Amino acid sequence: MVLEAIKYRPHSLEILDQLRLPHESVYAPIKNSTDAFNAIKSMTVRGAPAIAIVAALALAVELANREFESADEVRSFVSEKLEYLVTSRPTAVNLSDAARKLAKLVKETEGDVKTIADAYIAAAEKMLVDDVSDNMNIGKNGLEWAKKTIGQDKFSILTICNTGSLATAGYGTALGIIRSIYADGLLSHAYALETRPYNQGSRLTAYELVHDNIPATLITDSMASVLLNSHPEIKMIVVGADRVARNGDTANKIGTYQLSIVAKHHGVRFVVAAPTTSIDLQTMTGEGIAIEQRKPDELVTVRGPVVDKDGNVNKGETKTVHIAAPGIGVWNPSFDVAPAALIDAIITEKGVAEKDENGEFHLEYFF
Ligand SMILES: CSC[C@H]1O[C@H](OP(=O)(O)O)[C@H](O)[C@@H]1O
Repeated sequence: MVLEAIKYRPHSLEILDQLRLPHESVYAPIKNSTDAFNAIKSMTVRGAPAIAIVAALALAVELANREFESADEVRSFVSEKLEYLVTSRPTAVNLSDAARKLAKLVKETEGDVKTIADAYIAAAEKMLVDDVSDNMNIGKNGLEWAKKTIGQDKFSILTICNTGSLATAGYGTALGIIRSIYADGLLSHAYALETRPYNQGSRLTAYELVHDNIPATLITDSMASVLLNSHPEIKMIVVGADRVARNGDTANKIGTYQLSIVAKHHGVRFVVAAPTTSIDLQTMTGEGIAIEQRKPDELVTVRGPVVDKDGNVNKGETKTVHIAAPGIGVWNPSFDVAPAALIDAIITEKGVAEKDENGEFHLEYFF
């Protein structure tokens, strides 16, 4: 079982095709910005940090394999490609944040074509390394917060979507906290929501939990309430983030908002795990976050492997099954927003944000 979503070496980038997981581990080459745009748009690669890193490294590969006449030409090329890549998916801020920083770096770098291209490539490669160390720190900070807040006895955790190695450069954010709590011996059991309609939970998070031998159970999205009502040992819900607004409102996978309500009703801690690259201080509240609407057929069809009579997967062969009445209308928002009022803590690589006596987060302290 492979958990490396992104395979990069100088001049070459491959991504694990997440549309074919968990039954097939197939890597797809990413040779340029167009390949990256298409892979991100189709969710062949997904996850807020991962899409930013793939976009940045795809352009790095493109720069390394292309000739430019002048410094101005390479600057214009980078700026144009970054603007294009940012349009692939609108909600996660990591992509636009990385594009803004990389464009600024190239604009401010003096020198010839090679100097500018090398500066960009080094910065994109650093994103890959920094993301893993950020996730390890999120895990450590999440474990310390859990010990302080929930206590020293074993407890169970519920999570949604996929926020692990398949959504990042490695280890993960919310799933990274689950890994750290498990490694410390404090985790009794992990529960994963299947996370319709892309099924990040059943296809990706379950894959990672099985890979790590973490005791875990998959449930449908509709079971979350009754699970909390019948399993008092669940003390924490931890989720990822695509964009955290300045006031702490958090856009995350569709279903996160109702989890925050269910957590409040059952007195369960509701925690967001996010690198500071997912925090957007320019967006004041969740109302300012653009929510990506995905195609209807991603909700009314399910694509999976063809399996022979002995249960063997026919490699490379998939089948699409239609699971809804033809002609029915479809609403398919990819994210929703958990309000800051229902969030107990936002755990980042730089530390943990909790609300003050006025019930307000101060995320600006991380910058
Ligand atoms: C650490 S991944 C953050 C975030 O991204 C996922 O969305 P998608 O699978 O559509 O890219 C999900 O919302 C995760 O929580």
